[in-house]
Amino acid sequence: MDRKIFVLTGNTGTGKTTVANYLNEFYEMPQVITHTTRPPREGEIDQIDYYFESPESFLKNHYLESVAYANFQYGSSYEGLERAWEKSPLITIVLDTAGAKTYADKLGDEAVIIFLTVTKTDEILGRLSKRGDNLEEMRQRLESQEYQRDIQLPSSLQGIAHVVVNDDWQSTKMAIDNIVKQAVVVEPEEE
Ligand SMILES: Nc1ncnc2c1ncn2[C@@H]1O[C@H](COP(=O)(O)OP(=O)(O)OP(=O)(O)O)[C@@H](O)[C@H]1O
Ligand SMILES: Nc1nc2c(ncn2[C@@H]2O[C@H](COP(=O)(O)O)[C@@H](O)[C@H]2O)c(=O)[nH]1
Repeated sequence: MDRKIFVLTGNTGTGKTTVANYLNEFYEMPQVITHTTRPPREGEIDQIDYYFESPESFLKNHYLESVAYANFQYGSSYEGLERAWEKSPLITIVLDTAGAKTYADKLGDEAVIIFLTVTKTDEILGRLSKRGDNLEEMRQRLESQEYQRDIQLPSSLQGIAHVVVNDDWQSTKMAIDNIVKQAVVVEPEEE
């Protein structure tokens, strides 16, 4: 089977992590763990949700790409990518749209880009609050330049990304199943 990385991208609260968890549970796709200088949210665990880094330790890794998002650093390391690919040819990663574009450019057809969005952006606030984000974090997020940028599919990803509107979870699962089916061609075994 050819290697593929399913890149979940889109705005904060649109469901990227939820879809990555679904792909992990139902398709056994490991998720690439990325690095961040953001402090852990309640319930997040180092080396499972992220490699949580200090500004100094963040600089010591070897990144395929890294970005600043809402005043913190985020980056996906070659080491993290290889660790996931050692487990399976089909893996996932959760990135902002700048990172997704870099993956599309650097990995070509190996990267399947999925842009998640919702019809009513004001629903995002409710979802983030339900997730337990604190008010100050939400305010900082929604005011960030990156949030404004990712409300719509950036032109750099048009014609590259599959767009999935995640208003209703059952429909989202069906859309994701179709994208996986389309992307994964199982070669017949040799006799
Ligand atoms: N279709 C849906 N309907 C209702 N709630 C949903 C749906 N999909 C995801 N959620 C909820 O929305 C919240 C945000 O989802 P999630 O953490 O997956 O978003 P995200 O895109 O990874 O956000 P971030 O970029 O901020 O980490 C979670 O509480 C999740 O359970
Ligand atoms: N380009 C990259 N984006 C990343 C990476 N790791 C996470 N992210 C994205 O950052 C924002 C904020 O994440 P949060 O966990 O603080 O809500 C979100 O869009 C993630 O998808 C990365 O290594 N590179």
